[in-house]
Amino acid sequence: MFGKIGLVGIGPIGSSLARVICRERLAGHIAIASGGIETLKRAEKLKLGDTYTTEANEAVRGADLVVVSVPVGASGAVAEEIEPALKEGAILTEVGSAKVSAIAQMQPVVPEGVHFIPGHPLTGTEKSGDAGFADLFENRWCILTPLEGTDLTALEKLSEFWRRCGANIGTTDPQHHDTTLALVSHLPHIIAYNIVGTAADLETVTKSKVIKYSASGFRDLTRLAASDPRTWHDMCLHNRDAILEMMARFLEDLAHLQRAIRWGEGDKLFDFFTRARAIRCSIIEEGQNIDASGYIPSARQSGIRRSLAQQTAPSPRHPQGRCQLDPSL
Ligand SMILES: NC(=O)c1ccc[n+]([C@@H]2O[C@H](COP(=O)([O-])OP(=O)(O)OC[C@H]3O[C@@H](n4cnc5c(N)ncnc54)[C@H](O)[C@@H]3O)[C@@H](O)[C@H]2O)c1
Ligand SMILES: O=C(O)C(=O)C[C@]1(C(=O)O)C=C[C@@H](O)C=C1
Repeated sequence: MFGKIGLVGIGPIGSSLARVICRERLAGHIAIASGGIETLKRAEKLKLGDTYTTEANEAVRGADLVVVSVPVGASGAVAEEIEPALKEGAILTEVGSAKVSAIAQMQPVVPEGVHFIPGHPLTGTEKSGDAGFADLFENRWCILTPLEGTDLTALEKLSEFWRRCGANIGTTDPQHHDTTLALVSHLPHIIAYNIVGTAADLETVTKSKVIKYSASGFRDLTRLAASDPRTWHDMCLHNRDAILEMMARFLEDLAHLQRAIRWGEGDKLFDFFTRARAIRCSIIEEGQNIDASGYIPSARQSGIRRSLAQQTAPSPRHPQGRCQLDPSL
C-alpha cells in the first residue's frame, strides 16, 4: 500500500502496527523512531521494522504514511520535530485517545500539502512497552476524525490501511469522540484505579488479604488499573472537561443506587441490574467482547484466526526473516 511507513512511537499501538504492517505486507520499508533507546533496541531485536532511529524526523523523511503513536501530551513536540521532514502528499495520522487536544497540538504545525487525518483504534490492553501483537486491531473499531477540507482520496487510503490491519472504520468529529470515549473508556479506567486505591487504603482488611483473596469480580474490575500511568495521567489532563462531566453523572447515578440500597428498594435494584445486564449482553452480541487471555478476538467473532504459522511466515522480500513475530508477545 505504501512505499515507506514511518512509525513514531513503538509502544503497544506502534509495535502492534509494525507487526500487522509486516504480516500484511503493507509497506516496502518500515522506519521506526522512539525516544527511548532501550525500547528501540528491543524493537530491533524483535525485527519490527527495517530501520531504527531515535530521531523522529529521520524516520518520517520520505515516508508516504506517518503514524504518530506517542502519549497525547507529547504529540505537539513530536509534530514540531517531524514537520520539516514530512514529504509533500504524505498522509500523517496519530492514534491518541483524546482527539481535541492531540489535534490542537499537531494541526498548527502540519505543512501544507501533507494530509493530516487523526484517528483512534479502540483497542488495547493494560500492558505497556512493546507488548503489541499483530491481531490487536482485528474486528475492533478505528475511529477517524477527519478535519475540514480533508482530501477524500487520502481519507479512503488511510481507511483502507486500517481495514487491512483488521479494523472496522467509523468517523466522527473530535469533540463527539472525546465525549463518547470519556464514558466508555476514560471513566472505567478512573473507576478501576479508584477502587484499587479504596481497597489498598482499607484499614480493616490488610493489603495482603486483598491480594490473596481477590475474588474474580474484583480482579475483572481492576484489570484496567494495571494500565500505563503516563497514558492515564495524559488522558485526565487532555480530556478533562468530558471526563469531569461523565464523573458527575456517574456520581449522581451512584448516589441513587446508594439510596436504593439504604432504603431496601429491592424492585428498583432488580430493575437497575436487569437493565445493566441487557446492555452488557448487547455489547457481546455486537462482537465487541474479547477472550480474556491474550486478547485475541475469538474465531467466531472475527471470522478469522490466523495460524501462528501464517503469522511467522517470512516475507518473500525479506527472506532472512524480517519482522519475525515472537509468539510469546
Ligand atoms: N495502549 C492503548 O491501549 C492505546 C489504545 C489506543 C490508543 N492509544 C493511544 O496511542 C498512543 C500511544 O500509546 P501506546 O500505549 O501505544 O504507547 P505509549 O503512550 O506508552 O508511548 C510509547 C512510545 O512513545 C514514545 N514517547 C514517549 N514520550 C515521548 C516524547 N515525549 N516524545 C517522543 N516520543 C515519546 C516512547 O519512546 C514509545 O516509543 C497514546 O496517545 C494513547 O493515548 C493507546
Ligand atoms: O481494554 C483495555 O485494556 C483498554 O484499556 C483499551 C482501551 C479502552 O478503554 O477500551 C484504552 C484506551 C484506548 O484509548 C482504547 C482502548
